[in-house]
Amino acid sequence: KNRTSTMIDILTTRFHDAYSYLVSEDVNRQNDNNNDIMKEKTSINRFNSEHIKYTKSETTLKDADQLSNGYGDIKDDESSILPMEGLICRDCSKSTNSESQINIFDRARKPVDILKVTQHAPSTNKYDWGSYFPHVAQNLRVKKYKYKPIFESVLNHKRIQHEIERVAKDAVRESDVSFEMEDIYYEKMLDKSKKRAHKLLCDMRHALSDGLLRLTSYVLYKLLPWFLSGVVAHPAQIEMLKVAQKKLPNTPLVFLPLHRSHLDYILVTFILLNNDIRSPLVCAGENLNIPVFGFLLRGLGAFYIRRKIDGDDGKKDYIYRGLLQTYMEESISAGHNIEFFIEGGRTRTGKPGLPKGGILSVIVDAFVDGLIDDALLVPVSVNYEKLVDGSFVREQLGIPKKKESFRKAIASIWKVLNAKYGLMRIDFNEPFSLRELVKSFKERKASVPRPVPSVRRLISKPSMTSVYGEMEFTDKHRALVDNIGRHVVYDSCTAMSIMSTNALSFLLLNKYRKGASLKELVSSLDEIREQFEGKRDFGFDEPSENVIMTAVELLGTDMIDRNVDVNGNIFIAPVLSIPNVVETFYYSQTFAPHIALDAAVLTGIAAELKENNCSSLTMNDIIDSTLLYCDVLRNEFIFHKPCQNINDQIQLTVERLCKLGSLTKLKGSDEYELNIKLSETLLSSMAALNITYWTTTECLLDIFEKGHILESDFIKLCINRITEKYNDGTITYGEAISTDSIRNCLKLLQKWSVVEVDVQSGKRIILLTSLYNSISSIETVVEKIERNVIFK
Ligand SMILES: O=P(O)(O)OC[C@H](O)CO
Repeated sequence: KNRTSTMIDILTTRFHDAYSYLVSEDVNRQNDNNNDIMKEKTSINRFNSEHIKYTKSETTLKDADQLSNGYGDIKDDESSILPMEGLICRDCSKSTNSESQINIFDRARKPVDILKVTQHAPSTNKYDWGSYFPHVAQNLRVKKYKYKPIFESVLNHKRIQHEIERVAKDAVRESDVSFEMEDIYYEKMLDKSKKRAHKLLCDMRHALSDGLLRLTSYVLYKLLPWFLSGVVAHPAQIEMLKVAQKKLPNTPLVFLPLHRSHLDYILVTFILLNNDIRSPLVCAGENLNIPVFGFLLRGLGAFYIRRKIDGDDGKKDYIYRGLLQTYMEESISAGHNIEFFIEGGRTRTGKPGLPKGGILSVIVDAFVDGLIDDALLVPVSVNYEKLVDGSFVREQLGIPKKKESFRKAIASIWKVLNAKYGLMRIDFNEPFSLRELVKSFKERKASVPRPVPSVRRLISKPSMTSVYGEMEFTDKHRALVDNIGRHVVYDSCTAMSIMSTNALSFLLLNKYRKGASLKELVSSLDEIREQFEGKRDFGFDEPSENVIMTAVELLGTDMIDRNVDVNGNIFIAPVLSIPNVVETFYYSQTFAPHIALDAAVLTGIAAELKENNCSSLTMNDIIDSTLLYCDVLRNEFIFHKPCQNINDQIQLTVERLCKLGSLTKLKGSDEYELNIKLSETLLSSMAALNITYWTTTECLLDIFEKGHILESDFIKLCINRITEKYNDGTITYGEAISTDSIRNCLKLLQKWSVVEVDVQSGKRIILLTSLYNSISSIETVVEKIERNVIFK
């Protein structure tokens, strides 16, 4: 079995090396000019096993041809198949139609750097001009699609006409014009509403152009290698999309990427275009509609939507709502694929945000109301070794985000072109049928009796408070939309590759805050790789020493201290000062969801043991304490799939933690003991969040004193308190400073009816509810949160 997988390794490496050599000499030439330490990292071997070296002369033309015509064609027996994340949930897609769309042998293939592959330009055919100009040939030969315009059909849609009339009638009703003047006034308002609808649609519409797509793709082939070592994708996943599309040719693909960077949508479109898959219309925030770039993005398929659907006065904007809903429906009916970011904006914390219901609800409604037959939802996982967009540290420190502008965009591009960002990894997960998912949720709802209080499940509503979230057009399928959204985010998160920088920052912040030798880090990373082997994918397959050194280079001296002693031993430590540690935390938090339930179980146990001053707990106690803790972090993590029972998941986690040695089941008893030494890293991974929540609840006393407070002032207050605690040594986790987690804690306090938010002229004011309008009642909330603070 081992020999087989080594053979696959060797063959894949050879094919890749051969192809990389033949196709991307120009890329290598560029890299040769950059005489710095990253040169080695941008070389063609960056993604492949560096411990298996082969010279270019060993490769054959046949190898290269195979790769160029289909990313290589590695076949072997089933025993060599690696488990693969990103497949659909079989519990939610039971029908025979949804048999795995991925060929079992395809799973044995390795991911490839798509910047070094030109599907339509076989580099070895000397009679084909394309082999001399692969990127030109590739761009001329990719499949041409017709992108049907939808402007007129949206504007003339009966829903829009109805909304225009409704707004005009409302205006007459609210006005004080005399009875005789009403008709004239109505006509005037109707005309005004029509013009407004036209203007809104002009601001929204895409201008997807095949020519611009090809031109941009050519530029990207040349430009991306300047700052990325590679864009890594799995060929089998792309095949899977093609198979899905072939099976259901008239069903739209709805791409749902996790959002980390502005590069996300550009790269999704780039990959789809170069693999002959119809480019999607991309739902983008109107903040990106800036001069020149806004126009270019429209040409690549962007259509712009507002960050806030209604005005500041809270009045429903019926025309805008109608336009957006119709725009989405008409796009799908016209055969367009769609892409939107289910979390709303880019994650600020590093871990995926909770799903927003807005756009997803339009698609679900369209299906349930029979406007579309089906849609294939494709969760997409995206990760970067180093974020190209800079960092979100300023925002985490409470400084409002600067608006996008032409000047800012040019400055960022210039900066990006002059630095190195390592690898980008993109995983297209198995498409699943919306029809089947809805059917399965409905069946489950019908077959499962309504939950009684003793059946513990974490039930939550989709976020309705921020970007895109407000756009809940209708409440009729709210639970369904929420379940689908949570499933998609959970799956994308599980399938997201762990990058070198995620692994290193996680280890440094949670195991080696005081630093460690390279040797220690290598052995810890080896351990993680062993534990996750076959369960999670890694964005690297080099020896751990290379991985760590790459991550050290990419994170840079702002985040990592590196020292070499007289004997040449390398010592690596995190920079723990604020704000540097806040940025390192971003990379570490990308790893956190992979261990979230493990860490939650251990924190729940540690909190319970501390509170009751005891040394062991029964399984029931563990379940109760974990549920209590998971409820606190309900806005931070999705701990389980909506189709899973949390109790079962906690029990499975306990079993796993026993195997790892973090827990011990006492002999002859049903009690479990915590091995604190072996649990330190996992407990530490929750420490910063616990401190943020604890300090935020402490600050409720300030609201009690003041009566009410602006949300923005409250966030500043919490950040100042955490900073004071850090400066006077009360806490050591400076990364607890996080605007996003303070906001999440406020949402929790709202859910617990501790605070309420009053919106006045667009300003959010926080007040204590009548239930918590005393010092003693606030203290009970503080205690409930403080019990989880195990490490400070
Ligand atoms: O992450 P944001 O909030 O800056 O915005 C993201 C883009 O608007 C999404 O298209």
